[in-house]
Amino acid sequence: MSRSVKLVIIGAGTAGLTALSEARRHTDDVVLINDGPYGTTCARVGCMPSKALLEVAHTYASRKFLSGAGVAGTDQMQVDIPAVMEHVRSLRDRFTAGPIKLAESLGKGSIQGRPRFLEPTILEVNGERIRTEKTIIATGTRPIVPAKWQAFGNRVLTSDSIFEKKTLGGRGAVVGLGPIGAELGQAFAQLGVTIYGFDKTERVAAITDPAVNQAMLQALRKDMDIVIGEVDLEKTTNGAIRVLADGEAIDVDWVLAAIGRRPNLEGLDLDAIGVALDERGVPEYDPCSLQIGNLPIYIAGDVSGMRPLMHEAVDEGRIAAYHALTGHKELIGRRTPLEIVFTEPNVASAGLRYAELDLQRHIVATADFGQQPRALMTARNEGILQLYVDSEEGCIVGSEMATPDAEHLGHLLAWAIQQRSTVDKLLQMPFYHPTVEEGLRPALQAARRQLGERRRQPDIPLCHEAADWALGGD
Ligand SMILES: Cc1cc2nc3c(=O)[nH]c(=O)nc-3n(C[C@H](O)[C@H](O)[C@H](O)COP(=O)(O)OP(=O)(O)OC[C@H]3O[C@@H](n4cnc5c(N)ncnc54)[C@H](O)[C@@H]3O)c2cc1C
Ligand SMILES: NC(=O)c1ccc[n+]([C@@H]2O[C@H](COP(=O)([O-])OP(=O)(O)OC[C@H]3O[C@@H](n4cnc5c(N)ncnc54)[C@H](O)[C@@H]3O)[C@@H](O)[C@H]2O)c1
Repeated sequence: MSRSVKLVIIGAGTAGLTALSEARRHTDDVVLINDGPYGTTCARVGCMPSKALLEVAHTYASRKFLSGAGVAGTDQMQVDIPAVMEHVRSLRDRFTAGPIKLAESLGKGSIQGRPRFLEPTILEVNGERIRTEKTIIATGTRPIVPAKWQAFGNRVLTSDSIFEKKTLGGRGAVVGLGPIGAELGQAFAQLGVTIYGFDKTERVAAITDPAVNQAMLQALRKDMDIVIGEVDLEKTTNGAIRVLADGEAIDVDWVLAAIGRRPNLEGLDLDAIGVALDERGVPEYDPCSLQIGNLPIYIAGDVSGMRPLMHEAVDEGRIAAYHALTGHKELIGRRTPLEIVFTEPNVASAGLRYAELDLQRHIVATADFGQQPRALMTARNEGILQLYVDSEEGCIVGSEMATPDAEHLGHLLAWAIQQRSTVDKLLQMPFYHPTVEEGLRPALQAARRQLGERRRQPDIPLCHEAADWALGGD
């Protein structure tokens, strides 16, 4: 069996499906090949079930605030973990329905199987040869589980398996406190499961700003014990798993391995396309066009390792399909980086991260949310926001924060950065009272002080005539 097509997309995840929708502007001659479950990582085992779980956990955790604010009866609330997991799965099924239906709607244009390259323009899948003008690799990533840990069977969980659990034993260890470990660890801890968090470094939730990291570590420690050290697992005589780190030994019923993800590239036979691979086994590609070398092959989404987030996978799917099918070489700009971790407080970064700053040129201004009025009203008054400003141009270049509603503050700042807003311009924007957004103002004002500016006009957008009149001009 064989066929010839214009475009093959490998992977029916977010990047693959958006590549498909972009490709359809140009052609219907596309084949989508997927190995593994349909529905996308984001909807099936990623963004969506994790946020559905966190929503329940955060809302349940707010009972402590209610009981301190005069609402009786909150101590009688009980968590039914099997029912919570069922709730998460039923929402998950709603979110996966669309992507599954889309892949099914392709008929013969959709193949389930793992393809391999025979040549840069010839793939083989399920014994069928497909000659293709262009290919997009959008195969995503999967959780890393060290070989030794696999001996513990299904008691070492990952984000791929945890949402399938009907229930969870009373004591769990979350190893790795990056975005996945911080979110899921806090969610289960807030739902009453005893969680021990482990990371080999003090850095949590992918934060690079040391002050923000300290604030977040302190917040996470309210929900779980955290041990910093390289982790080893051992069997105990009573069937528990012993987690060893930093001289501590803690026995648990299950472990969530959240120590990072690796690209799904095995079996594609990339050797056959003759391209250099990096240390993660990812082919070298042009970060603008996403083209691999000079080959008619493109790479998009998490597998590239460039920006492993859902909205970036969407953009990369579109960029890859656009370049593959138009042959245009013009550059497509990328959006301002924005990342949000949905812990409480939320963690967010927009634009440059602290680790990317040039501290000779960039200044750092802080807003502390410990006394922020709106945050105080909801007993969520913790965390800080660090604003990074270019000292020569006065524009905001980045921010990292662990604050209440950083989900929204992160968006505001990402939009301001992409618009190249200055500190002065942002201070002229309306701030409603009392809101969490007002918490940005102290950072902006501190930045202005550090810039050495003394503004003689009020922070309102004066129109020139009125300003001239007000200042005694003609
Ligand atoms: C727990 C968790 C929480 C997350 N939360 C967020 C969040 O809140 N916000 C956010 O922006 N991002 C989040 N992410 C990241 C987000 O899910 C990913 O960035 C996004 O799903 C990547 O899409 P993708 O298309 O690159 O990969 P995927 O959606 O993984 O698609 C890859 C597809 O390729 C298939 N495949 C794999 N190997 C092969 C092969 N050899 N041949 C053919 N097909 C293959 C797979 O079965 C899959 O269908 C989260 C991730 C996880 C795990
Ligand atoms: N809200 C979100 O946007 C969101 C949520 C979850 C995941 N994600 C995406 O998923 C990606 C993967 O997240 P992740 O948290 O799995 O990976 P990660 O690489 O960001 O974090 C892994 C953590 O595990 C630690 N670690 C590694 N090996 C260890 C060991 N042997 N012992 C102890 N600790 C160890 C690392 O120090 C690190 O803190 C992220 O980069 C992000 O793009 C995003």
